[in-house]
Amino acid sequence: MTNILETKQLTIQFGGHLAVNEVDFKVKEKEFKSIIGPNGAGKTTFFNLLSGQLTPTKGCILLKGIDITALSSSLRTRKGIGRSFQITNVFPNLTVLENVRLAVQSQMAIRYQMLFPFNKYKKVLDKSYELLKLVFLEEKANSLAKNLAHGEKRKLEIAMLLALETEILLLDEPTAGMSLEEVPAILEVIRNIKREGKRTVILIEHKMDMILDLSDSVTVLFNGTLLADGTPKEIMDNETVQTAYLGGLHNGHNA
Ligand SMILES: Nc1ncnc2c1ncn2[C@@H]1O[C@H](COP(=O)(O)OP(=O)(O)OP(=O)(O)O)[C@@H](O)[C@H]1O
Repeated sequence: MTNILETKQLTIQFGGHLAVNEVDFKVKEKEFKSIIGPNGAGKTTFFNLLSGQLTPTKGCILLKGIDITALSSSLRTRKGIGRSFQITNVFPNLTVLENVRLAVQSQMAIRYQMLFPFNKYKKVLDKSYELLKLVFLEEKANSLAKNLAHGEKRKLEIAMLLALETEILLLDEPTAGMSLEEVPAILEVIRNIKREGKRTVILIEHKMDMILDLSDSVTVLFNGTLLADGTPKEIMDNETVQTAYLGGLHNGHNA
């Protein structure tokens, strides 16, 4: 398997603070990779660098071996890196289906026309239902987005992200802000994406049980640096990780 995404010496400095410090990171095609680390370790900043929201002070990002460091975030999305917050809004007054349909349409670059060809419309609708099924929101297709529970909104956002059909998905704490009852549903959605086997997923999460359940490999960030990278078992057994991080994690989060 080749590396689909790689960073070399990736660094960003805010004032005197190195939020991401010379990170050499690799993820293989179709791999499920998680990034863990205590609060302030640099995980979200690292995602912002990958997706193009931030420009590095030093280092580079390679997508399939090609340097994309200078590309805008929208170009990176077109080249295959999808990140949830790039769908800035779930439209509250549209239904669940309409929200997904708009995302599918934008991906298919279909513009509304006076004579909208029926076969294309059907394709959009089929794809939208397929995505709703994948995130277990079929039964909510006709509900207004504003009436969804928080966990359901996150599922909708994931469906809209999936509509972009990017090869790589960057998921930044998809369970953030969820009630305990909502977590298993989102976990099942992510499992479903993994089961499909079509994408490379990079997940930031604090919930260790979720990390262990889903990941092929785990990268640990600590104070902006890459502390370790390996299989979930290797990471759990790694003494440096345990000392530097896992103790703190179990104290600080509902792992
Ligand atoms: N735009 C910015 N300007 C200045 N400092 C920043 C900026 N963005 C992030 N930082 C700092 O960089 C460090 C890394 O933050 P980041 O949000 O990436 O951590 P994190 O690992 O995602 O944490 P959490 O688990 O709490 O989300 C923190 O010390 C943060 O205060």
